[in-house]
Amino acid sequence: MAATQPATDSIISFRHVNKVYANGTVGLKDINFDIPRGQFLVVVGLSGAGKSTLLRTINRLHEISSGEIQIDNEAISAYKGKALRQLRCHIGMIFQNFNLVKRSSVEKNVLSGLVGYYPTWKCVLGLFSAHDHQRVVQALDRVSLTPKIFARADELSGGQQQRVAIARTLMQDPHIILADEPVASLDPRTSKDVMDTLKRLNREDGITVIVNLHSVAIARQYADRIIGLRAGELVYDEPIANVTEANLDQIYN
Ligand SMILES: Nc1ncnc2c1ncn2[C@@H]1O[C@H](COP(=O)(O)OP(=O)(O)OP(=O)(O)O)[C@@H](O)[C@H]1O
Repeated sequence: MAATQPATDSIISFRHVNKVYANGTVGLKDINFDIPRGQFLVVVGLSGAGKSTLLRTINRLHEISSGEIQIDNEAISAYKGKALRQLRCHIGMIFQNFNLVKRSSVEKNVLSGLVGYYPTWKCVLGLFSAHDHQRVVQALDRVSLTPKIFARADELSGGQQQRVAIARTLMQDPHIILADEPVASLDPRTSKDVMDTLKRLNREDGITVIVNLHSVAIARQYADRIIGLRAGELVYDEPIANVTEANLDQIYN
């Protein structure tokens, strides 16, 4: 494994991070690494290796047991109230099952990305400004779905629904996008649309993207860097230029 030097412009840093679930299962074991701003990082590993756990510690959906996670050089473990809300506002999250309100329109689903910015009652009553509606159009344009703005979410294909989920995160003005198996339930062609969209946002907007993937082939196609987990441990960390079939095997053996 290549030694990972502390990057000067790290957006995320893990320092001796451990996560033990309440039932004693070890989710993460002494994880140390830095993610430079603007990197497209792919996390691979067998089922149960700790990929979802790792991703969810970054926006504090899971609390760590010990160690420290820093975002923009600030430890996030003690964040509460407003600080935690602000942290989450700028971290978009994409899920395998899209997490859309299926019976709502694409527009309403995308507007819901503003939930962290507005009081809940305003969102429930749908009190969005003309500017917000304009931002929805722009976000849908970024994912090539503008013509679908008034469609019901469940009328769209899986790949299109995932792109709506990405547009929803764009409303958050994210610095980081976490994507947990974003293409696991999609066919190869629509997987490509979704991965291309994430890559474009990474390249054009400088958003740091961290994607959990089962498919090593897709990982190799899109990643700037691949890290591998096995039983909660970081067992592989290479820039894409160093990744070979043979050395990737070490994650799975
Ligand atoms: N809430 C929980 N309580 C107890 N153990 C958990 C919990 N969530 C996950 N685990 C366990 O932690 C370990 C890591 O799980 P995690 O979901 O992070 O793995 P993963 O690599 O994302 O797997 P998959 O690819 O199947 O999603 C597994 O042993 C899992 O069973």
